[in-house]
Amino acid sequence: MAALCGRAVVCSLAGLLVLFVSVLLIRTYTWPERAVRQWHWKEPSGMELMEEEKEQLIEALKGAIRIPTVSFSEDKQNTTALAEFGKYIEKVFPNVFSSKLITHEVFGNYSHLFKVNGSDHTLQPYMLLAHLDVVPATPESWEVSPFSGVEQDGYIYGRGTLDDKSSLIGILQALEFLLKKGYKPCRSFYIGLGHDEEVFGHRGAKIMAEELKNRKVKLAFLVDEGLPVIDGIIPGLNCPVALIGITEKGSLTLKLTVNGSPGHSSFPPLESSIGILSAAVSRLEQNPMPNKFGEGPERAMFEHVASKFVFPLNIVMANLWAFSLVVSRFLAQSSSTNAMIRTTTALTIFQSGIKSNVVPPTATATVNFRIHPAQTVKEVLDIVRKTIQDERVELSVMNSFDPLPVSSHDVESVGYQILQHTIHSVFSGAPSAPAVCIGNTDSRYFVPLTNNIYRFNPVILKKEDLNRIHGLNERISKEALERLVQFYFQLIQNADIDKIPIPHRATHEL
Ligand SMILES: CCCCCCCCCCCCCCCC(=O)N[C@@H](Cc1ccccc1)C(=O)O
Ligand SMILES: [Zn+2]
Ligand SMILES: [Zn+2]
Repeated sequence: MAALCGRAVVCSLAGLLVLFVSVLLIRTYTWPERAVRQWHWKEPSGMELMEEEKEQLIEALKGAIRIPTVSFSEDKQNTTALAEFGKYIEKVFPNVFSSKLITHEVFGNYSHLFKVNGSDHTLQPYMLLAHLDVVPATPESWEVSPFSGVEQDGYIYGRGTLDDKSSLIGILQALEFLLKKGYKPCRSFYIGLGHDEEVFGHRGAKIMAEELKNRKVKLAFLVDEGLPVIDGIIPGLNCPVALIGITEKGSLTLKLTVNGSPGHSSFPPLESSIGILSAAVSRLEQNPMPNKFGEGPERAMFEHVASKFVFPLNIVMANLWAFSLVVSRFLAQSSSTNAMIRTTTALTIFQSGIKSNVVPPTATATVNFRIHPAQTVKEVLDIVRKTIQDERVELSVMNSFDPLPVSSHDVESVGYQILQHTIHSVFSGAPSAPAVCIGNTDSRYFVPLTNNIYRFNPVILKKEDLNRIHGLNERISKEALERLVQFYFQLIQNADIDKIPIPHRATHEL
């Protein structure tokens, strides 16, 4: 009897296992390839750049890098360089500045807004954004001078080659080439070039967005800097994937202050302001914010490219209903994927003390949180208070904003489809996936103008290049720069598609 029962249990378990494995395999190998609505894409003209055009483009970027448009802080920018940059683009892109189709305005002294007037006023305009300021660079740590625009082994080096002068030059150069070829757009579009993105964008992009809002402008979509085409960054993903930022994390910057008792270091207080503050920031670092994998759009990113993972990760990614816990632990292992799944905690400034035998009265620290789409500023603040649990640590909010709205990214979404189609043709069929942009961009000021904001940097980025952004030896290959121009060249032409899709057979996106 007991043996019979045992056998029945074993059979049931085996049956369940077979069922479980079957579900996994069916989901993996019948994974719904996402249908892309087929539009009547016009064949964009002249994809290949001529040698002379390539040369012009490379020189244009080198010249831009040599103008040190550095933003140190909101009140400390290299305004001489910012002004020079305005004259520089006028000289290098004469057709853009003289075309009768284009109006040009300056905001906050150094930001530029262009409107390229299209022939079809029934089409809603769109916008391309980039910025001309850069973060500082410490020349002594670089292999080449960061503002020399040096070319080495097929790469152009310098601050801004990835963030964001390449895109700025790419957009203007694409438009310059198109105008020279006699191109006239159907759909109007704006180009916004902010001058203070690296220090919050309050005087550039924010003012431009407010002005466009006052003018009652509504945008079909907007494309700004953002996530790249990643190559080898997510372990197991075996081809380059273009990540389109459909939302952007929120941000909270806190200043922590401890006021202690100062005095002679020969009879120090039992607990110093430095000690109390160190313990507080250490608690924050040692207790990361909760893992939110699956509660925001990051889940869709992995599902989108499930079939591109190597075996057996393809099964895992196609079955997140069963494996999301394992995947979330795996993603927490590296800093770039960890940033996708939780609110991150970065200790960025720590200050105290003036002399070795003086116990300082005050210690301060700055902590920057980038907020996962499934959390809010308020929730993060509550967790911070609970984690520190020390009334002696005063908290003050230096700036904060909640995660940005999620832009549409379905088959009906004109902007997303235009972007996806352009990526597909310029990046040799690379799949794209909606994703969460982990950094912040000027595009957040344009939320009142459109529901369709996409953050995308048309450059292939490998793991070893990640730290060059805002880091040392920032560079772009000449080939990548040419592709970047082709991207904007095609994007502008593809955006001329009218609103009415021509539905016919669905195709495979991946
Ligand atoms: C799953 C794998 C993910 C791979 C991620 C690849 C990383 C790519 C980098 C993404 C950069 C996005 C663009 C960010 C632009 C930027 O630096 N913005 C700044 C804006 C800012 C300036 C001053 C104060 C606060 C904020 C920022 O976010 O710090
Ligand atoms: Zn940038
Ligand atoms: Zn930046």
